[in-house]
Amino acid sequence: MNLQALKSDLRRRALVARQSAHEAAPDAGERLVEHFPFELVTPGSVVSAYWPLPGEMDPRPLMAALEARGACLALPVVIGAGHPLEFREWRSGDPLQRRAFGLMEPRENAPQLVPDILLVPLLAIDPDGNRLGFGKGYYDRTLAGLRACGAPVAVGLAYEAQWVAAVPVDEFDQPLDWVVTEGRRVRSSATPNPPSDNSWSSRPDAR
Ligand SMILES: Nc1nc2c(c(=O)[nH]1)N(C=O)[C@@H](CNc1ccc(C(=O)N[C@@H](CCC(=O)O)C(=O)O)cc1)CN2
Ligand SMILES: Nc1ncnc2c1ncn2[C@@H]1O[C@H](COP(=O)(O)OP(=O)(O)OP(=O)(O)O)[C@@H](O)[C@H]1O
Repeated sequence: MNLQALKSDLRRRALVARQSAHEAAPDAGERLVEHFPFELVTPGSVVSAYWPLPGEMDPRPLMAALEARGACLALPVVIGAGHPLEFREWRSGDPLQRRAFGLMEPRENAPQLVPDILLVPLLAIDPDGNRLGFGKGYYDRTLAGLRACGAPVAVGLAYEAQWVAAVPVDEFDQPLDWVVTEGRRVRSSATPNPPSDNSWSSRPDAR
């Protein structure tokens, strides 16, 4: 099987696993707040989130906690196939516009922001930080662009049920720096100041 076929096959299975995890624990997003590495955030940090599609880990409780700590929130805007995502400011209570596929985006005149930290939705994640997404490469393009001129922190949000042994990767795939689930946080060895054992590791949840 070629790489794209491997990815499509895993995508199908990962959607089913994510959907059952979501149905079993629709409020699991509230647990993310217990595990998120808030030490990454300072007042004024720009944090991009996402408005959840059905079955996705719900980042909204975490968004509220981040806003309360002085972070500026932004949500992704799809410009078009082959383009990186843009991010526009969104404050709690601001209106959203419904787009194709049920995507909810900030209004067009909301200021464009460049995220310091990205909360990234995903279908499957592996122990090396490799992420399987929707299959359009939007986050891969976006992270590649941001990483070319800075050091954004990419934090995947997922159910524990979304871990797989290995996500098939191509040359464009951008690994995540952290993954936060309803049960723990996991940090990638590729980020600065890696854990001493130099591997992905669960860390104590001291805040
Ligand atoms: N909540 C949430 N927001 C998000 C994402 C996400 O995964 N979750 N994205 C993560 O990337 C971006 C949007 N991703 C998209 C992914 C696919 C299609 C899309 O065109 N889907 C069609 C396929 C059409 C085709 O194949 O030609 C479809 O599903 O029918 C659009 C946007 C930004 N916002
Ligand atoms: N920076 C890039 N430049 C050109 N093509 C890219 C780039 N990033 C990704 N692609 C292409 O986009 C397509 C979709 O990528 P992939 O299957 O890895 O998506 P994904 O990571 O699962 O989805 P997403 O990032 O949208 O959530 C692939 O054909 C990939 O090669």
